[in-house]
Amino acid sequence: MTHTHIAGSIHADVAQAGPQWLELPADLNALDPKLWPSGTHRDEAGAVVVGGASLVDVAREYGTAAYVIDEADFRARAAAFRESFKGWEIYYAGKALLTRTVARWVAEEGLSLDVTTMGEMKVALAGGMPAARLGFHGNNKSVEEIRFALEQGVGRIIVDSFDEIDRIEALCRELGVRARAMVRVTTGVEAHTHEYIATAHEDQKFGLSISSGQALTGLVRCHTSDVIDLLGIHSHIGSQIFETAGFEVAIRRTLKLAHQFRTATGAELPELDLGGGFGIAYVSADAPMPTPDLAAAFEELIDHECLALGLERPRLSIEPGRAICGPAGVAIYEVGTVKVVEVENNKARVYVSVDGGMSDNIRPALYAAEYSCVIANRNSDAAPVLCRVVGKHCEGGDILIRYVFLPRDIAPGDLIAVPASGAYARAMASNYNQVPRPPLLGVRDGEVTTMLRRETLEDLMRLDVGE
Ligand SMILES: Cc1ncc(COP(=O)(O)O)c(C=O)c1O
Ligand SMILES: N[C@@H](CCCC[NH3+])C(=O)O
Repeated sequence: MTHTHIAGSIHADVAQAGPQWLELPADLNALDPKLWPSGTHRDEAGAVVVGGASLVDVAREYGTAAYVIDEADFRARAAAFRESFKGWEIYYAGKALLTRTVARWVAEEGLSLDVTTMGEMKVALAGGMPAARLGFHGNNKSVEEIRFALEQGVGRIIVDSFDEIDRIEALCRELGVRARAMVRVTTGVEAHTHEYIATAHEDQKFGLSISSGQALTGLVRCHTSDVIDLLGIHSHIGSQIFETAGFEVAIRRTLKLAHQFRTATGAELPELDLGGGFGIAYVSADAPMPTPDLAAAFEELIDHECLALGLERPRLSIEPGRAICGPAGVAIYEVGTVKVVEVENNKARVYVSVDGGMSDNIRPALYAAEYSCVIANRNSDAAPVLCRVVGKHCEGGDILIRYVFLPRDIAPGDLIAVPASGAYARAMASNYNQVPRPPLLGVRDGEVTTMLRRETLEDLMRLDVGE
């Protein structure tokens, strides 16, 4: 048998069995609305259009690999949280994607912002987000970071350890200021997600554990501190979660802890933050919960538990990141090679190489995350073939999309677009293999603006100051 790719069409007996969840799309040109920014469509020539901008034009002008983010879609998702979780404070989790422009959109949509480092604080402030609307996270905040946060007057510091409480108290005394604090607790919830992004089981680095008693001790320490104003409890159980069960356990356990705190001190805790983690669709088989349904489920349980425990309903907040920026982003790559590789039982696998990979999206390599993609520059009537989309890096694990059906005539020079790429892709990008990081382009009503310009080799060489 010959396994070849001749004149733009794959002639081989190709392995067609993907995982169970992988559906064979009825139309390979179709754009599943669940995966793409709202309004994404193809123009008459077949080019994918996001936020009114043709990805063919974007690629021509800005090159590939590139990330686009649809401003209207981002804002609509932020607004959906604001409107569904009425009266709650919504902290957009900046770690998912943060630039000055993103911080401005978040501020304009009336959301607050969760930041984790000096860098994120600086970008947020530069984007016009008031310090009072920042929540400062992190399990190992440096003295410089805490000092800066206190000097700027950040809205709240989410305390993660006893060492940090010592540091905050010392800095408050030195600066003559008070700190507003939440205590991050470990609820012991085993969230249904990848091990590396579950954060509430006992054996991990974040928070003070409820079951060991450390959480209550931390709360009482902050409450009795002469320089800390204790706001309440913070819980974040993990990321890319579809089921509400884990959140429900976290709500029960944090409110029970608030009750224990009242018994111990006689004081009510005014706030409760339930963190982020709301899953999005990366492939058509994913079924995230609509934001209003999520809000209704949370509201009902919190009211029920507060009533049962005789607690005042606290002020509530959440920290969605991925659910706001993830579906608004699309990655664009150009296909460089199409290789048909013999695998087993005389079958072949089609490897489609693109001009990016694990340096701009580490998620598949790090969490075995699944994605999908389409040819973005044209329609095709060719039959489907199961492909593996890989990057250009020197790693066998540099796989962007492990299984996806693409048209058999996929060929070098085609563009592919990967939906649901707004969160934790460009934000986690590296320079592995000395590859400059791709640009982040805002699209709105057909206008394209550069939010992060493409990194250049000169940028990289500037850091290399050795002889
Ligand atoms: C404390 C905290 N809040 C919020 C988030 C945002 O999570 P997501 O992007 O899954 O909503 C994270 C990341 O998982 C986090 O660590
Ligand atoms: N970076 C992770 C999520 C963890 C985020 C922050 N706590 C992801 O890409 O899924």
